[in-house]
Formats: sequence, structure tokens, C-alpha cells
Amino acid sequence: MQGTAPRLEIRNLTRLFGGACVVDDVSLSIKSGQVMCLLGPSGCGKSTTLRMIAGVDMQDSGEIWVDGTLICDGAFTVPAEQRGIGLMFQDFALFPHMNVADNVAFGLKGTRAEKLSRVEELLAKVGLMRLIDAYPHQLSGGEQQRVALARALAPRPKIMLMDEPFSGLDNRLRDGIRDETLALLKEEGTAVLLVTHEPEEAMRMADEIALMRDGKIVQRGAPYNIYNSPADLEAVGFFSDINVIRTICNGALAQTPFGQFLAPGVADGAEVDIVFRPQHVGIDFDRGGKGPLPTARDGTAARGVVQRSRFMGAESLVEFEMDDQSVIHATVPNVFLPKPGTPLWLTIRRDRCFVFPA
Ligand SMILES: Nc1ncnc2c1ncn2[C@@H]1O[C@H](COP(=O)(O)OP(=O)(O)OP(=O)(O)O)[C@@H](O)[C@H]1O
Repeated sequence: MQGTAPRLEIRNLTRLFGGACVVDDVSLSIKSGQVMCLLGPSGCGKSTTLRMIAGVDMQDSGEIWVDGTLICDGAFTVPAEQRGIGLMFQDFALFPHMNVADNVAFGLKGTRAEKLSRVEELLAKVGLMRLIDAYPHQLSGGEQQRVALARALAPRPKIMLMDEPFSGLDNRLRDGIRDETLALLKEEGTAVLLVTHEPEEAMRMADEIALMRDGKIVQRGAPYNIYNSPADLEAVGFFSDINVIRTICNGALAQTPFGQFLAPGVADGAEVDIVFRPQHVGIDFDRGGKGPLPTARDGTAARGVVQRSRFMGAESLVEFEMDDQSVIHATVPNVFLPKPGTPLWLTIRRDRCFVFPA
């Protein structure tokens, strides 16, 4: 069994608080060297899941396995400190009275020389050898984060649990530290379960994303698949601004100002949502009250009148009121700021539209 078993596996983990099911039958498995992101809105049960795996909370039912060995089934449990699991939490502060070397060496066993060798190896990897004698209050937020990472990795944990580890850092610093952290975790071959409520962080870090909502895993997959084949409307909306056209289905076809969409299996008279992202809206000029001819890729064009346009940096966001009074958002690369009241024609990338029963 060992060798082929996932490094970390949780089976049907369930946790109730005051009768409410906060973690509801969650199963996941992570291989060594793999980064799994548990992604979901605040309060969906991510941290509770992590705390049970860490051994600081106990599930009501379900099992936790490491390398094919059961470590907790709700009755039997291996204590937290014997699980071989490293922790890195946002508020997992360094010990203020210890210097960097002692902080990193904290969980290490062995001789003084062995400990120092491991401390130096990790500080070199996170680029902080020059601060080996410094105290936490002398370090920037990013440096403290790197020391915390080195400390968590020092005892060579098989598994690393990270709960919003970068949320205390400012944006510019965060990208660099995320990339360095990822490189180091891969190099060490650690299986990682990282909790975040930020889709960009999950997309950037994860080999696989597990999307969590109301205590349940609603979808699992590579970032590309989750983004491009979302399970439902909320899954699309979690990753970006979206446009939704609600319409009635007839003969498994949904009629919209942009032409017909297939809605297989949807009963006549039932409502469906056609969902698409603003970056998949094309804009064309008005030619005496007419737009571009329909194409297979973009379907039929529909007329909209510019309500507002805003420059966002890398792109411009244009809001349109359509002839049926609905509002459509489009993003365009660079600068495109048409005046309010300008009639334009919109198309949508049909291969980038999702059709969900309403
Ligand atoms: N010890 C506890 N007692 C009672 N309720 C709890 C306890 N711990 C968590 N909860 C509740 O369980 C739910 C899930 O909390 P959890 O911290 O796991 O969510 P989360 O997805 O990590 O959210 P966030 O991103 O805000 O930390 C919340 O409604 C929370 O109030």
C-alpha cells in the first residue's frame, strides 16, 4: 500500500458545530510534491478542515490517512505533534525573543551542527542568510514570512498546511513570496494543502483546486479546468465578474439577443442562465444602425448603448445597456473609452459561454 498511497488523504470528513454541518462529507487526496488549494468564500469551512488535519480539532466522522496509514478516525487519533505535518498560518508568529536561527531551528532534533546545517540550508534557499542573527522585530513582513516558511519546512514535514499564509503581505511583495514559496515547496517534495479565499492565489499556486462552498467540495480540478468548465454559476462568478442572461427554454433552445444557445435536458418553459465573462464580449462599430454579420464563433451581434466606461490599468471596462434594458459588461485590453450614449454592437464568444438551469 505504502508508496502508491497518497501522501495525505481525507475521507468523508464531517464536523458539526451546534448542530450546523460546517464541514460536510469532504474527501480529498494529495500526492507528495502536489499543491492543492482549498478555495472558497469566508466561513465555508476551509480552516475547520485544516484544523482537523493538523490535529487541533477532531472530526465528528470521517478519516485522515497519511502515506496509507490511518492517523485519525474520530475515535482513534495520532497527536498533532506526531503527525509529521508542518503548519503555516497567517497569524503563526515567530518567537519574538529568539533570533532567526533559533526560530528556524525550533522544531529540529539532532546535534547542534546538524541543526545549524539545516538552518543555513533553508535560510540560503529563502535568501536570508545575512539575517541569521536578527530578531523578528528587525525584519520586514516579507522577511518574517520567509523565516516562518523556513521554520515550518525545517523538520522536513511530509505535509504542509497553509492557511491564508500570504494575506498579511502587501500585493507587490506577495507575488514574489508566493513564487519563492512554491519553488521551495516543490524542491522539498512536500504535499501542500493551502487554504485561500482568493481565486488568483489559488490559480497561481495550485496544481489542483478544490472549490468549497457551505462545507462541501463543489468541484475539483486543475486551475484551467475549474476556470473553463465551472460546475455552476457561482463557480464562474467566484473567479471573475460575470454577465448573466436569464431566459426561457423552448425545445432545448434558449433564445437571447445574441442568438440561440443549446440547453440540453432543460424542460420547455424552464429558465436558464447564459453566463459569460466580460473579456469574452466583442465590440464592433455601428454601421448606420447595423452590426457585423453573424459568425459561427460569435453568433449574432446585439446592439448596446454605452452607459459608462472606465480605465482599469491593463484593460478598460465598458458598461452597456442593451435594447432589452439588460446590462452587459465588456472588458477591452488597453484604452477603449467610448462616450456614454454611443451605440455599439456586441458579440460573445460562444465557446466561452456556460448554460446553467436557473
Ligand atoms: N469552534 C467553533 N465553534 C463554533 N463554530 C465554529 C467554530 N469554528 C468555526 N465555526 C464556524 O464554522 C464555520 C466555518 O468556519 P471556518 O473558519 O472553517 O471557515 P473558513 O472557510 O476558513 O472562513 P475564513 O476564510 O473566514 O477563515 C463558520 O460559520 C464559523 O463561525
